[in-house]
Amino acid sequence: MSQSLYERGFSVGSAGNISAAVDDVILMTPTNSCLGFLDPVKISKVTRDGRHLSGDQPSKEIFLHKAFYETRPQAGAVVHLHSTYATALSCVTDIDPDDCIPPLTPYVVMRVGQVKLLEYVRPGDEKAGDLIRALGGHYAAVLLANHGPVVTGKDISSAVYAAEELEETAKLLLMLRGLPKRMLSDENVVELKSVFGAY
Ligand SMILES: O=C(CO)COP(=O)(O)O
Ligand SMILES: [Zn+2]
Repeated sequence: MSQSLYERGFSVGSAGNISAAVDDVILMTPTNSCLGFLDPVKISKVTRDGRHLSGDQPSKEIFLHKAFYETRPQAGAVVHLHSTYATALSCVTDIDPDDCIPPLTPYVVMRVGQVKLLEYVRPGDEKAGDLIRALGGHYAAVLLANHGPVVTGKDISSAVYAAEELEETAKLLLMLRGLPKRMLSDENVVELKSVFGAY
């Protein structure tokens, strides 16, 4: 799946990272690796408290991933990208930090849920973990200001699908900027959550 993300331009160069929590360990893409060319023997294995067990050194965003697993027991995977439109939106100043990807279409509600904008911190800063923990597990996805999206899911495919949905919605929101538009109503969102479950 990471190769497909790379081939379709959702990540470039060595940007982005992916992890999966399996029993008591986290499997994670190594730091400075390209999502298009991962080598299974180099995948990093760390304990849930971040101790490196085997493989190459884990992504510098380990604090971010670890904090999501700590606060969202339902999360089995975390995907962080620098995908263009979500990253563009993360640089816009007049978005609602508590709901920065508003409910434009049913699928963004069903797959992603409400998205929080987190203040800018340097890539790899341990503080990103504190910011995620402060959310108390209430958000499945965040936008890192001036950086990009981080999305969780019950497994890798759910997290990847959600990251793709977030990216496409960010694209639509930017396309529609300045145009009068209709969002889904609170009732529409409640109905979607009751039929398809909350994220
Ligand atoms: O996207 C990145 C940092 O935010 C990439 O970092 P890593 O190469 O350490 O995973
Ligand atoms: Zn990044």
